[in-house]
Amino acid sequence: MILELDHISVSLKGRRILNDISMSAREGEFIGLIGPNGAGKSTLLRTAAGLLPVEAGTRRLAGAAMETLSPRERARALSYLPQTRPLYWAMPVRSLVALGRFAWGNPLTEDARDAEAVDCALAACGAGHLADRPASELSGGELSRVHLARALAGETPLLLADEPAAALDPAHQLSVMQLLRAKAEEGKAVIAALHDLTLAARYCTRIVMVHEGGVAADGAPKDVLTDDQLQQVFRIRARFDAEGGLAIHALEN
Ligand SMILES: Nc1ncnc2c1ncn2[C@@H]1O[C@H](COP(=O)(O)OP(=O)(O)OP(=O)(O)O)[C@@H](O)[C@H]1O
Repeated sequence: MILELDHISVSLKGRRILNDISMSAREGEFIGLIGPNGAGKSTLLRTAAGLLPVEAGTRRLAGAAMETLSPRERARALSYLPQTRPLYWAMPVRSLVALGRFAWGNPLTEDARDAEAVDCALAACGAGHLADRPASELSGGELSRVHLARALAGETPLLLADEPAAALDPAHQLSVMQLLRAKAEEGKAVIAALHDLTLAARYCTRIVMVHEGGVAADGAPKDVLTDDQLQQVFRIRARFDAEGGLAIHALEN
């Protein structure tokens, strides 16, 4: 098990945001974290990344208590793609992606292994042609793919991605979901916060539904994305078709 969260509670500014959440992720899983706006998905990902303190509960990463790991050890075990991705410096795309190698060596030099990881990540995200462009001049969708490449360049066993398909056109949404599924099949554990339930249904091996700071359901897409559960949590209707695709509709008044 690469990640184990056991009875985690987190408060921000004195308000309880995550309440007694338990979940785990193992290698080979592509977990879609779904839930309405404000449910706690980003807070859960930041907590799993070790970026927020917990009020109660325990976190284990690659078998070790999160608090016992150094920042470098944590960065070698997990990559985190945040929901908002500000650029603090104007830098070429390739240098930005190379930041994903920070935990593996001297950040000021790049060896052959680093170069290979950066090139592979750029190519996997369909961003190889952007390598020499200033990151500050990219479109929203291009930059989003470059940030995903940065996260992949770390070659960590766990990837935590907050809305990796947001801002992407339909073809790139599909290719990013295919890429994340392929990374899971190669042996990574991927946890991605997703709003597109049809993409989550199609590509994720498992769905964790977050609602009001707790886990409302956890299991195979077909077991979690039921009409009843989606009505209760999202106020929508949903149905799997014969080909396994999920169709969603507004609730009738
Ligand atoms: N830094 C913060 N300080 C105080 N409250 C916060 C902070 N960050 C998030 N919250 C609150 O925590 C709750 C959960 O937010 P979170 O961003 O985890 O939700 P989410 O499920 O990712 O939502 P969305 O789908 O809108 O991105 C919200 O009510 C939000 O207002």
